[in-house]
Amino acid sequence: MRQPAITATASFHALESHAVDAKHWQLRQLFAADPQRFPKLTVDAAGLFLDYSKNRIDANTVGLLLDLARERGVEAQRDAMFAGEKINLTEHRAVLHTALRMPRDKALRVDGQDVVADVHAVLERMRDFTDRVRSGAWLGHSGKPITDVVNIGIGGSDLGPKMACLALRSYAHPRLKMHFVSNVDGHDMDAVLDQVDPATTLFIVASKTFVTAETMLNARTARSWFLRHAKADDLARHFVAVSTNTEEIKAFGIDPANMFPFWDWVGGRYSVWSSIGLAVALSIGFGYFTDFLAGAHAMDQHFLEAPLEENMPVLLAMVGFWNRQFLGCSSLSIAPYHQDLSRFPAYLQQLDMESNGKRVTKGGAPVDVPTCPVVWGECGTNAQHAYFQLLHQGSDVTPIDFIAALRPTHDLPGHHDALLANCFAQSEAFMTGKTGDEVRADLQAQGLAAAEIEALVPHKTFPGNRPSNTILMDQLSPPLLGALIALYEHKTFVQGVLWDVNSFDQWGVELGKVLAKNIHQELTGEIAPARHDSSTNGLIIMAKAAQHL
Ligand SMILES: O=P(O)(O)OC[C@H]1O[C@](O)(CO)[C@@H](O)[C@@H]1O
Repeated sequence: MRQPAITATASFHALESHAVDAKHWQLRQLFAADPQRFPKLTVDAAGLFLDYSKNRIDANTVGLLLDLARERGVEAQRDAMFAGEKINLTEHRAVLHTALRMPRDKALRVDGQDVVADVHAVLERMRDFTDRVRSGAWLGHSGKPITDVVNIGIGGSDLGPKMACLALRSYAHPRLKMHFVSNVDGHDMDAVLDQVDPATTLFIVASKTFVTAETMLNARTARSWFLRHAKADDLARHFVAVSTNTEEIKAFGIDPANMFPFWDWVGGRYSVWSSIGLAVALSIGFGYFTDFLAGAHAMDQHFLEAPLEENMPVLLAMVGFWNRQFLGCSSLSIAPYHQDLSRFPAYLQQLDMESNGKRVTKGGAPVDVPTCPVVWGECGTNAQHAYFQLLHQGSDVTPIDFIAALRPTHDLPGHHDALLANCFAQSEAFMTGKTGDEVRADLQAQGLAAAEIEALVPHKTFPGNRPSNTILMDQLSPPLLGALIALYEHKTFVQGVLWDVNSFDQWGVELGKVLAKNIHQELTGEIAPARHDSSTNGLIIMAKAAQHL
């Protein structure tokens, strides 16, 4: 159904009127005015806790935001996605990553096919394979068990498995070392090949399309390296493939028995739940992989069933929309206070920005408001000693999502309290800031002279009033990681509905791919250099000259 422009809706107008005053509200005053603010602006779901009280909103703002969600049809579009309707309009595809984590006893028919049965058939094959590798029953060509797994993939075929393997390293098999090669830069592959033994290494070639240039070049390099140490007949013990493209896998020479399929209704950035998660299942074992899926399913059920007022993905999305639209925040920083979530910001970059980094509606008209903010971040406390200065005192207001576990998965004394103290202190500091008078009082107490105090006050003042969310979980575990990822998937979906963009295509990455192919042929001399602009021509000439040095 064609949506009106968001700015033409009654609920958007109501929010605009509300924002005239609300965007100037001070968080300190909002907390002082309402002792119940924390219980009112927090929510639990699927083992996660979201505190969104440190945003420049009140219950009235939330009500108006939810009116907008309703007017944009979030509930109907959510139901359409879960039902397998072809909501990815530009590619005529259903969007069913949620089916990848549905229990076996459910059924969902798409084009007459029960996709849940298909999913569980592949999961069974993954169970069998991962059990054999982990137990040592699957042997390399010289009869030794596998010790190293190299996942070759890029984008969603890399970020999800890599992020999840790191996040769940406490659950990892002690014999299996996981490696990830994504970049077409040979230094990436070189660094990994330096560390592994061809007799005990398993390569997973992970690519939805099985034509992605970087992955195919890396896969060919890995195969050539392997064949320098072993025979062609040995490939079957060391190369497996994960893809929707059976023909290309066969053409590459991978044994059909070593293929783990998935389906075109799984987007690359939503694919860690599919056989693209094979590296995760190898690392943590199939039982924990099932728990990971179950955690995501619990968040799916919450998203489907909870009223919007208590719906965590909807609330996270609407607060993000408020900050983007009415506070003018053009970026969102992700701060996991958990070292094992070090790749989570990178994972969210693809999830959010490849999904909603769009400027036209599903109908092809320009979106008349700003869309997806830039998503970036780094683990706390490291981030505090790098760029938090700008977040505290820079000229832009950047909302932050703090993510932490209440209990660690290590037993080193003293660390976890220090970590959580920093996490909570930062969100407090971003909110309260420090006024000129407070700075003055501090400096007077230290006995500084009046002139020196006045010179220092502007530098030591913090504006505060900077919005943040805090997401807490008990321990970082397979089900809670699953729930956390699904939370952000659904948040992304809801914002895409508000902006009326297709969150499930990614045409923006195509142009660079085509131009790179042309320039590659010019660099390697296969075709004469084309007439580019003087900058591009100059760079090509420099690179060609360097190759002849
Ligand atoms: O899994 P594939 O088909 O190799 O694609 C890798 C990545 O490339 C993209 O298509 C972008 O180029 C992503 O959406 C995807 O996750």
